[in-house]
Amino acid sequence: MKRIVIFGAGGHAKAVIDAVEKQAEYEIVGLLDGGKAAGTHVYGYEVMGDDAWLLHNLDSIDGVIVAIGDNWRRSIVAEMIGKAAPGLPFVTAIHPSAQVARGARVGAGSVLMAGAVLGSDAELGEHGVLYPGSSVDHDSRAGRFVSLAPRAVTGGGVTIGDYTAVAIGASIIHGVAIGEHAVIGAGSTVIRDIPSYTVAYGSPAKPIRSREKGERYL
Ligand SMILES: CC(=O)SCCNC(=O)CCNC(=O)[C@H](O)C(C)(C)COP(=O)(O)OP(=O)(O)OC[C@H]1O[C@@H](n2cnc3c(N)ncnc32)[C@H](O)[C@@H]1OP(=O)(O)O
Repeated sequence: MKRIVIFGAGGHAKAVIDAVEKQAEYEIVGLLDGGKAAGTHVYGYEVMGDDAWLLHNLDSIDGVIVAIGDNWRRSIVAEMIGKAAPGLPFVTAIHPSAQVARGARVGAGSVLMAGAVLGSDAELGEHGVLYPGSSVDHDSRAGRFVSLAPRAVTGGGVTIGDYTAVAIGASIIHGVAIGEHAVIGAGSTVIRDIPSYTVAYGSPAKPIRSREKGERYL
């Protein structure tokens, strides 16, 4: 079994651990998190250190997955790892109850949690997260570092730009395009295109305000 480390040791990491364990393709060697004391444990996995551990132990692992819920923060860590350890693969975690349809593509480093669906010929870019029960339907394109929170769903042919977060329970009708770095608020119904760098919510969802790259939304 391939040996991986999980970067992150918070609540999101616990959900990623669940998907990795049930997928049963990788052995989790341990966790890395600069914000937690080395030696503490999450579900029996030791927090071994931070990125310095990774650089000193590259020979002993086969892959890594970044388990940080915030899309922008996940991207910063993924890019740091990509530069420091260019050959180290980012692996995907796909819970056995998730569904990946014919022709669908899951980008490296992405996670599909319990009951998530990636529809026919749909695409989830690198380091995306489909939370439990979320769905990206046929022919849709979700970019890099995109997340769909629990029960967030799209119709077919939807486009979601890089770093955009679709919050819990939001619905996006078929054919809509959402830009980059946008946040679609909890419970929204999106029926028209939403520009990049915009927080939008409501039913129907309307742009409420602009947002900066990396602004917190969780
Ligand atoms: C496993 C997991 O936990 S995954 C993560 C799950 N959590 C989520 O997905 C939630 C993500 N967050 C959201 O969706 C939030 O609604 C955001 C980020 C879009 C908006 O948050 P903020 O900008 O902080 O809005 P704030 O809380 O200040 O509210 C401002 C106003 O907008 C309203 N509002 C905020 N969000 C929404 C929404 N989704 N729908 C309708 N109205 C909303 C508030 O009621 C408030 O109205 P008021 O001024 O009349 O009182």
